[in-house]
Amino acid sequence: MVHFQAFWQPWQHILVNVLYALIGITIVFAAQFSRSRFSLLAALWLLFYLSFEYTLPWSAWLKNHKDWMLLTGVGVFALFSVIKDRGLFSVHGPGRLLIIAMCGLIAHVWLWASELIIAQVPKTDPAYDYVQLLALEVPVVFASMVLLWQSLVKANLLLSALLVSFIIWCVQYYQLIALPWEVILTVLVCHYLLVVIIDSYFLAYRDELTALPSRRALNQLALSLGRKYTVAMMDIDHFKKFNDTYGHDIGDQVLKLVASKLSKVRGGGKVYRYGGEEFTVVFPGKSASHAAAELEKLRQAIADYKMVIRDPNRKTKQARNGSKNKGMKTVSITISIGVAARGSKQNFDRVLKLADEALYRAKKNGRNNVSY
Ligand SMILES: Nc1nc2c(ncn2[C@@H]2O[C@H](COP(=O)(O)OP(=O)(O)OP(=O)(O)O)[C@@H](O)[C@H]2O)c(=O)[nH]1
Repeated sequence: MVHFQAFWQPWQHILVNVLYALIGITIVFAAQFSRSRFSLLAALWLLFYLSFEYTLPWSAWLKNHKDWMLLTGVGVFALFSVIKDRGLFSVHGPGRLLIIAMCGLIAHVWLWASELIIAQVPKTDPAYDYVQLLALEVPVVFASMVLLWQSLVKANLLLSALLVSFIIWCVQYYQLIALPWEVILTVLVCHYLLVVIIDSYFLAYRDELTALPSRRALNQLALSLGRKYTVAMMDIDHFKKFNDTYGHDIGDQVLKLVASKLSKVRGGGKVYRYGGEEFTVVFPGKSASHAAAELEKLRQAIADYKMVIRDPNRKTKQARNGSKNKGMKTVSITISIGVAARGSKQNFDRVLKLADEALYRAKKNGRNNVSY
């Protein structure tokens, strides 16, 4: 550990400048991309670093209250894993600052109360060692469970960055590693920046509901297509009626289901959510007949699937609780598909339009079919 310290010493002054620059960039960048939690975390890390590097009015107090700092930190990480990102410069901004202040206050009250409880237990009592854990270990374990649970449920990069920050915060408190804060914070802030960049990329190029590539990604693909390709436009049949009957949430479930079935396309097809209940599949380098065979399999797979949903006509709560399948019903979903292969001198927009016209014919032909 001492070896690490000595190794980093000559680099420290350069790292400090890099760190300030990185924190500044992260604060602005994360705020710009509505990732306010990372703006706030970067700002908190800066405040923390400056408090120990310089003699600020509260520096001495902080040095004598490391337990309070640990608890406030774990509280902030745990709460940030639960709340959503909201605009920093909106009405939610002050709310986020209030949450941080609340963590500090709760940490203070917790430490005070646990001290009182611990004082009640005599040192000779066999429970004494366990009661000692109340002050720090119990809230730290609780916060780690919240973070782990959120990471498992939400499974996204932002949560992983929060989890890493939390682990480093605890590991440093218990002095399990002895790297200088400049090194740790540089790595952490780089991690935040990377997460915000990757997340923004997915936000721009992935459809949030279905997780399929979005229309913007389709436009990107169009730029790299060669002379030969086939495009299919597809649309869920009678989707408006479906939404009206079962509600928008079930409609969203249908969109996800159709997206997951479409994403299994073979034959080199690439699937995109075009918008609403429309999807596009592009087959680079493939003919219409090759694509049609794969599309027919998709159409059939979706038509054959029986989706179990809540029956909107279910009556009482008792009826719902009566049996497992009461209040449930199965429905079938169908899609119509229009296919067009690129002809000579046609650009992507033209081929897309032809596929859309073919889709219109598929609808006119009674839906649930593939038309050219
Ligand atoms: N649940 C949900 N509904 C959506 C979404 N995007 C679009 N819709 C709905 O999709 C429906 C599209 O309906 P229409 O374009 O009239 O077509 P349709 O009912 O599918 O009829 P046909 O295409 O003629 O078979 C509208 O009711 C939209 O509100 C979405 O993201 N989620």
